[in-house]
Amino acid sequence: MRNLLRVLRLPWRCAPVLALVQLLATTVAGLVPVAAADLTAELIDRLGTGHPAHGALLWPTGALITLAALGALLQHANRYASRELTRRVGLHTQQELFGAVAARDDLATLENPGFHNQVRLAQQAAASGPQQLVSTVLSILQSAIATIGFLLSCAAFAPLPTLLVILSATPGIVAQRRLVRLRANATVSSAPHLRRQLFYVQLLLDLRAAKEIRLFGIGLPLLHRLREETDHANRLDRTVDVATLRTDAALSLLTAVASGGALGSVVFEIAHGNGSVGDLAVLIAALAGVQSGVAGIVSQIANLSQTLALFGHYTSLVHDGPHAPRPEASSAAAATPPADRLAPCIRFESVWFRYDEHGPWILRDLDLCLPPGVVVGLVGLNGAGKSTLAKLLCRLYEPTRGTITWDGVDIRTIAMAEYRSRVSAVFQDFMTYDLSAHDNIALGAAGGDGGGSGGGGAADGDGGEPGFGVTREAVQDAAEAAGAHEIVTRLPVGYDSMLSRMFADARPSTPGAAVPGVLLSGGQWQRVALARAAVRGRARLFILDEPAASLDPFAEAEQRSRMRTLLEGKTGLLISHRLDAIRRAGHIVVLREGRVVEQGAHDALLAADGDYARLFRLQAQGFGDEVEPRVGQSVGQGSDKS
Ligand SMILES: Nc1ncnc2c1ncn2[C@@H]1O[C@H](COP(=O)(O)OP(=O)(O)OP(=O)(O)O)[C@@H](O)[C@H]1O
Repeated sequence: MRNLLRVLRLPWRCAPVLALVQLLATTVAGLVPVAAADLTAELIDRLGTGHPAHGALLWPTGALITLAALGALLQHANRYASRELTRRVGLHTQQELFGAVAARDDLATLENPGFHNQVRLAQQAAASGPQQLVSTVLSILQSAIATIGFLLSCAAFAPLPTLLVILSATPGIVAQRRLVRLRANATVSSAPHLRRQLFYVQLLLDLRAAKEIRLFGIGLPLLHRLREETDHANRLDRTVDVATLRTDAALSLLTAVASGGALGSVVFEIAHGNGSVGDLAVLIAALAGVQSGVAGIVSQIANLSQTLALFGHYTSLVHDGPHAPRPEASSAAAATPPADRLAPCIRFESVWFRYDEHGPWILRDLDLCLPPGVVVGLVGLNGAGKSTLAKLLCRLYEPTRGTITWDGVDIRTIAMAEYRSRVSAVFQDFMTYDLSAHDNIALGAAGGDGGGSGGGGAADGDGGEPGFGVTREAVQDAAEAAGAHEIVTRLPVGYDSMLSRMFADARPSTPGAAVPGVLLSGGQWQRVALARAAVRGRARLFILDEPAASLDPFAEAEQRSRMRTLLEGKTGLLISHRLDAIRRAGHIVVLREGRVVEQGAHDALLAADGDYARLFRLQAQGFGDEVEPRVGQSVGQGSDKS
């Protein structure tokens, strides 16, 4: 009932005038057939009197024509109001639904398949559900008005046949309830298959996947899997359709028998002089009206329960379910964020972490300090937990045990938006957005205060384009700091160039002409990603996860000096397998199976001859470098040799 009220409120909130038009049109449309039946009976009776005066026929005929015209007009008005309401309510629910999805701060929810199934069902419900529900409620109202009108017309003349017709609808109520349950279960069961289906469709269209799909000939197997998923969803749907067909056929048979009996008894009564021919006409119409009205109400109520059940997934996701966005758990304590110092001190204190409660521990009793103003280099073998540690620092997950502090304050107690505005990152799997070069960089400032690397203006000021709250100047500064400015200026329309082959964008400077998009190389994208991190004006902690993985040696050397400027005085975490880059970090931490096994300066670690020294030696040998640090070797010697 609460869901129903929520849904019915939606049209009133989104477009009250249209909602009123629809309500009025539906009410009048319910009355039109009743009035038309009465007028027809009146006309038949007047015609039956022999030679009626023209005047006596004029008004019922005129009224019938007016009613027909009114009925048609209302139908058109109703259709327009309904379509417009669908658009407006659809926009509202879309914003609410994806607002709720975007409001989830963590990644754990997004890694839950149940959450995705629910989003899929909620999307299905939000697309047309509210308007469908409103239409159903209005149809019930319309059928109820017409049925009551017809009931009044025939109950006095033929109470028993009327009762028979009403009773014949009772089995329908039970059968429809069963069908609703079946349909609701099938909808839930087919959600994972429909999601998979969408996944294969997107994969077949994906430009990044296109290379492997073509080279490895994956197209046909993918198509086969797409078919399997569709078949599976169709099978579930078909089962319900078959059950519906059987039930509806049986009910129709029952109804035909009941209305045949009712009609027979009415004809019998009138044949024995209990009523006029006009009465017969109105009774036949009224009985048919009651029968179809009651059947209509039963099936509409079934539709209502079905749509309502589906809409429950929407309200549960947006308002009150386990996946609904929760107010920040620590918002009460968030009143005292640490001072916004240029370089914070970050500490991991006995941090344990695993991705799910049955999974393996990824970080184990980890103690680690990122000192203020120091860039810490983090190394370790594949799967050691480096990126996981970075994700914890971004609060994409919470430690399972232990705490992470920012200048002594548990980061969980800092308001999320405030915290994240102070952190910037280039992830190992950074995003490439099918947007303009400007947008690709400006996005970095969207959730913070903007302002750029140089702390410029935050608004869409002069020279800036609308969106993402950062000026073109700040974007350019960040691009220069990341070594992306020259790349972008060489593009067809500079910062306005669309970095995509999937979308083209018409710029104001070239009205009407769509400028084809361009694709960047891996290394060029990496610099754009670094610029996106650099534009985050209030960031005090920089996390760089393999920021040079795609750069050529010249670009890497250039980036190193640029990053020194960018990170100056800030706290940083540099994750890399390129130990040549790591060795320059102020402090190096070695992670093995989620534990810190070594830390210190490059020279000291080489001298210690542990994991780091072995990794470094191995990498240096790859270049034919004869580095052989020995245990006990002095720090100075180690440094010189390597
Ligand atoms: N979202 C996730 N859900 C479940 N397990 C995950 C997830 N992300 C990473 N893991 C697991 O956590 C472990 C550590 O992964 P992580 O990416 O932190 O390693 P890494 O040290 O960064 O490795 P690499 O050097 O290969 O980038 C891996 O065993 C990985 O399978």
